[in-house]
Amino acid sequence: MTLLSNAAAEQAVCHREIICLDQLSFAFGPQQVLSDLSFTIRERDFVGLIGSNGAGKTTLLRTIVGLLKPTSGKVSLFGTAAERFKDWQWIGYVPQRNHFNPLFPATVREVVLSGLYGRRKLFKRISRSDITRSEDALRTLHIEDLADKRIGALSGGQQQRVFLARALINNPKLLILDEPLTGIDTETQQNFFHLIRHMHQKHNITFLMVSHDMDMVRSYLGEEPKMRYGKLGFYVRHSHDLEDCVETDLLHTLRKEGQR
Ligand SMILES: Nc1ncnc2c1ncn2[C@@H]1O[C@H](COP(=O)(O)OP(=O)(O)OP(=O)(O)O)[C@@H](O)[C@H]1O
Repeated sequence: MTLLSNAAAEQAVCHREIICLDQLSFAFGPQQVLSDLSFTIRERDFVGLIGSNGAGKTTLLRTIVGLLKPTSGKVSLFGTAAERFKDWQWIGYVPQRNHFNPLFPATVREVVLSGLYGRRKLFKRISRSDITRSEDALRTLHIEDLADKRIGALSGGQQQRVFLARALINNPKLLILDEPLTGIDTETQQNFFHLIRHMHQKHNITFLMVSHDMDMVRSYLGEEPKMRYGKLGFYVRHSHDLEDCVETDLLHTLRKEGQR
């Protein structure tokens, strides 16, 4: 009989792998952007990805969500090889600043609702509960009064909030955000940061976020990155100490409840 080590038991209980990169490489033609990158993001981690312009941050995120195919190496999502992964509704992805054509014919509410439909459910009918969820997401991002406006008529910062609401509508287990605060005013930045901290601590969402805001990153994720890779730095915070996880599920949950 094989006995699980403490570390293995910890992982079995609550820190399962959410994103696993195994010797990942990616090149745009002759330009090697990522080579042999291995890194694991576990349930409830908050990972801040830092790096200079052109360091490969967006390329890495796009490779993780399957928009780019690695030249070699593997990406696994929730323990499944990315090529076979189907539960995309578990992942909210907000790409780097989108600019809508001002004439794009969709309202804010429609854009937020479109986040509900995975790759297979594109033409599903909108139900009452879908509407309720979209209203919740709009309220969370304080854009309910913009719901009937055309998305193209909004300012850049307002559009960014719409994309965040769209990512939140499925109650994702993993949120991948590419510089979500770019172009957002300071007050909204602070509210947004407060919101994602709350989601991390109370709703056990795992985060991977690209940011250039070192003050925010250091204040929440610590002074030093857990790993450096070329010009990239991975800053990591766990929502609780790994040592806690040797406890049973129930004790673990109770302790977490007690911390609230
Ligand atoms: N579609 C593309 N075709 C060719 N090269 C690309 C493409 N997208 C990005 N690159 C190149 O890949 C490298 C990494 O780009 P990437 O956008 O991942 O950087 P980044 O770290 O996200 O930068 P930034 O902080 O400016 O957003 C850069 O040298 C860039 O020029």
